[in-house]
Amino acid sequence: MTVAALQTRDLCKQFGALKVTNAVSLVLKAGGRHALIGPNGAGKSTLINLLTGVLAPSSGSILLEGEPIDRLSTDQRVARGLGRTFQINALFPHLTPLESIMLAVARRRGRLGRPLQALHRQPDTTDEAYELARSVGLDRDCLRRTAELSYGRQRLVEIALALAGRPRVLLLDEPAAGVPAGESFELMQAIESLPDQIAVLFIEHDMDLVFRFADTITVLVAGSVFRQGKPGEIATDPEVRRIYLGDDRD
Ligand SMILES: Nc1ncnc2c1ncn2[C@@H]1O[C@H](COP(=O)(O)OP(=O)(O)OP(=O)(O)O)[C@@H](O)[C@H]1O
Repeated sequence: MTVAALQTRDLCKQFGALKVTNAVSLVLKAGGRHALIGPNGAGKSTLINLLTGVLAPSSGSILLEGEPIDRLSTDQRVARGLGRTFQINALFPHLTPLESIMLAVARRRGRLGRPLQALHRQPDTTDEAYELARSVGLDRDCLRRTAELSYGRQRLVEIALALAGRPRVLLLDEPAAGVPAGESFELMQAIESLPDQIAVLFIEHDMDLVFRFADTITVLVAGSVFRQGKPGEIATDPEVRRIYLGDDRD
């Protein structure tokens, strides 16, 4: 049996008396494209924060490729292969995507602190950065200022930055939030076509994108896993439709 890329066992988080994550046991398969959905306040962001180490669980465990990571810091988890993007756009607007990605590559290699000009003279850094940009479809925007790019393409830069850490698991917190409909499809296509060696867990509110791009869906309700299954199973589950999607959805 193949080891899960990422797994939680009975993961719990309480803020005072409020149980925000309630015995969540979730399995992200190797190479999976797994969506985490649920109504506002269901605990999706909290779960991502527990996985990345921003929050400490009240109880339960988290395994990355079979190894417990609960006691590791956020940076240690990144070094073990757990990458993430954030809901908030935190890019350097004056740099080009290539330069930002070069900095991320340099950071992974322990070369952070060198001036950009020095990185430009390192073919291994520039080549890797260009290849990462190309892998998410940013090749033609590589040398423009990031501020000039559309919002959807800026989100692609964020994904490329996360990829620079060579993650085997990528956590995406609402990758398409705020991205116009015309661009969100392209964005999700780039995520879908990431190499199979990278498993992706993403939070997304847009159900069209979820059902188009996820191979597995976990429905979180009030901090607990309400259902987990393939898109077809989730779409036709009467309870999910009643509680989350609304009865009248096609
Ligand atoms: N630091 C905190 N202290 C107290 N309560 C918190 C804290 N962080 C989150 N919560 C509460 O936990 C619950 C889950 O919040 P969370 O942001 O994880 O939900 P979500 O599913 O991501 O929601 P949304 O879809 O609106 O982003 C909410 O009731 C929220 O108010």
